[in-house]
Amino acid sequence: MVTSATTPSAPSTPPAARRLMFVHAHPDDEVISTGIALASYAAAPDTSVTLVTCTLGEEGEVLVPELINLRADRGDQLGGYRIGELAGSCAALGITDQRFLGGPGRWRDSGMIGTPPNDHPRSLWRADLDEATAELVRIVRDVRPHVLVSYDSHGGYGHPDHIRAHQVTVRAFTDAADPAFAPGTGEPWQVAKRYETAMPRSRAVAGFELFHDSADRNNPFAGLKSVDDLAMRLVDDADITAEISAPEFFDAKIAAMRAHRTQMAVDGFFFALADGIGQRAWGVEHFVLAAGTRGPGDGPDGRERDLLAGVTF
Ligand SMILES: CC(=O)N[C@H]1[C@@H](O[C@@H]2[C@H](O)[C@H](O)[C@@H](O)[C@H](O)[C@H]2O)O[C@H](CO)[C@@H](O)[C@@H]1O
Ligand SMILES: [Zn+2]
Repeated sequence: MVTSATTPSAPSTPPAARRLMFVHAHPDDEVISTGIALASYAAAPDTSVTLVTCTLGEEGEVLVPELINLRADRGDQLGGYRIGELAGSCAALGITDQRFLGGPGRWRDSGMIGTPPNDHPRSLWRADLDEATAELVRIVRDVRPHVLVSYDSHGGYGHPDHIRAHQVTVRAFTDAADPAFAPGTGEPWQVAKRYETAMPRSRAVAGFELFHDSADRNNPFAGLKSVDDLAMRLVDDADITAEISAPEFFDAKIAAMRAHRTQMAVDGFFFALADGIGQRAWGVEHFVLAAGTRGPGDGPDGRERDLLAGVTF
């Protein structure tokens, strides 16, 4: 007699007890401002990390000569190529849950502020905020993160997609918990804490003093008279809430940066390991708590050393 052999349904993996979600504008942003945090939380026990990327980075530059025809003003294939670069970055950082807002290609890279791609019909800059928020709420309600991380209201350095990513994240923090918002996108969920990535003024000053005279082609301070000439918004050190330092993931961060080879040239003095400048510069990341309750901190600055500090699970 043949009994129906039913394969026991594979036990679904219970969600990790501690869940974080990072919302970034383009492929490469994830590693630049949060690579250490992503890698360290991805490796932490019973902790999951979800990376949401809002565009494919179609309007980016192409630093690799043999790939120049991918550029938007030529073959316009850079977005698809950067999906692969992002996969390499995620592999290096240990991220296994990466999603595109609204699915790959839903919203297009808007280009730098004031440039024609801002007006592309699918640009993130022109996106309907309710629609984009509903797509992020859908992911938040699926993942149910305790912590949400994105940029400040200036988008870090004023890029329209970064500003939009900030706006959508601020809305999703509140709207994901509102049962009246976007019904059908999952059960309401209240995220406990929202952070914004931050560049402490003291670190910009230190980098400027060390590096501004360098002839290195990657010199981010070339031609500047002071750090206040940087496009990036600098945060007073006293206003920094959290510092994530995990130098053991420095190599993973550099490997992830190298994955974005159309966007970043990871070489030269600034990344030199010998004198530790690169390690000091890229091995620590800073955040400002923008919503939720600040957790316990330590050290002379009283900063949180864990974005999940104080969260009740
Ligand atoms: C880190 C980041 O947000 N990169 C964006 C940015 O790239 C800049 C842009 O290509 C600019 O023209 C260059 O001069 C600058 O060096 C780049 O950092 O904007 C791109 C277009 O929107 C975007 O694709 C890229 O990811
Ligand atoms: Zn970006």
